[in-house]
Amino acid sequence: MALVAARGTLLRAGVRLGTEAAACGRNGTRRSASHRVLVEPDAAAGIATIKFKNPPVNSLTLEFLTELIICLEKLENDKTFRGVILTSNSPGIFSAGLDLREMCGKNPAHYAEYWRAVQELWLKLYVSNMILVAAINGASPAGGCLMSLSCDYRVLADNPRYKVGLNETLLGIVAPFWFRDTLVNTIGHRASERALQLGLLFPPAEALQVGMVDQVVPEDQVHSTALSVITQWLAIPDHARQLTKSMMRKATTDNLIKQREADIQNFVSFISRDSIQKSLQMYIEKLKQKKS
Ligand SMILES: CCCCC/C=C\C/C=C\CCC/C=C/C(=O)SCCNC(=O)CCNC(=O)[C@H](O)C(C)(C)COP(=O)(O)OP(=O)(O)OC[C@H]1O[C@@H](n2cnc3c(N)ncnc32)[C@H](O)[C@@H]1OP(=O)(O)O
Repeated sequence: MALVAARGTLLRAGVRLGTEAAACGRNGTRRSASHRVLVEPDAAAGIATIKFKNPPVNSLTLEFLTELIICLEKLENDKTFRGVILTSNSPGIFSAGLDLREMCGKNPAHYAEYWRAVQELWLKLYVSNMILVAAINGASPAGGCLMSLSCDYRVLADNPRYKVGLNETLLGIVAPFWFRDTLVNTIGHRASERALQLGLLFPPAEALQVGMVDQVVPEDQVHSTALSVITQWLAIPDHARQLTKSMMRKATTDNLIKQREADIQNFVSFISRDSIQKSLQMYIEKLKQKKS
């Protein structure tokens, strides 16, 4: 159902599914997935690397989200792949999170479609049967951080500019309950309460200390470290690891699934408020001014 909706979005966006379908296949050679998602499959190892390529900052536009969702679904259904590394094709920025322009100046139907896609990506990531490792090679605020928190393991490049965290309150918006739950499941209740209220963005050493990431390594070792972590995890029998993951995470995803439509309505009415639209516009303006 969700995949059908996602395909509809892609077709409206003019993305050729023929190319998409070929992209996440099992060949061992380097191939490019789509416009915005590159997949480097290593069939022999059972691992694929997904590289975000949505310039300038890998923000989660509806099209990018849709391509990611379809790509993950294809890998999930292809039993060749048991592990996936998520990383950015543009070192310096892992992902700037949700695309601010998708949440600003649009109509309620658009907000609803957008939020459903955000939910879908999280659901796909959080209870994936595959081992997911985030190789965080750049800044990763808000939705970018959520993607990495949804993985099984996070490796962050040791660069003080690469901050991670759920900074929604700094934008005058509120992380929804399932962002909160993902964070609480990772770093605990007290640390989450502080991080969420203050919209904290953690530089690498602090991120490691609070548990937002599992390892901090020199920038040129992020991918190789992710690879060696995934190799260790691959040694565990899949059925036992998958059932354990499901036991740990399913209650969290079920909580969203049972109130998915209400969550969409909440988002639409929240984001449509004049005060919230103003806050977002001011934030976009601030990002622009930072340059000049
Ligand atoms: C009880 C009631 C509860 C109700 C709750 C109900 C529902 C919940 C409601 C809402 C929840 C929403 C959850 C939102 C999650 C998010 O992810 S919001 C996005 C947060 N992201 C950020 O804050 C990141 C902002 N960007 C940056 O900090 C920086 O851009 C950077 C990523 C660190 C990169 O810096 P730099 O390399 O210097 O690049 P620039 O800043 O110059 O940016 C280049 C251009 O990219 C544009 N841009 C940056 N981020 C975004 C973005 N997220 N979306 C869209 N566009 C972005 C930036 O404006 C520049 O554009 P121009 O070149 O000026 O055109």
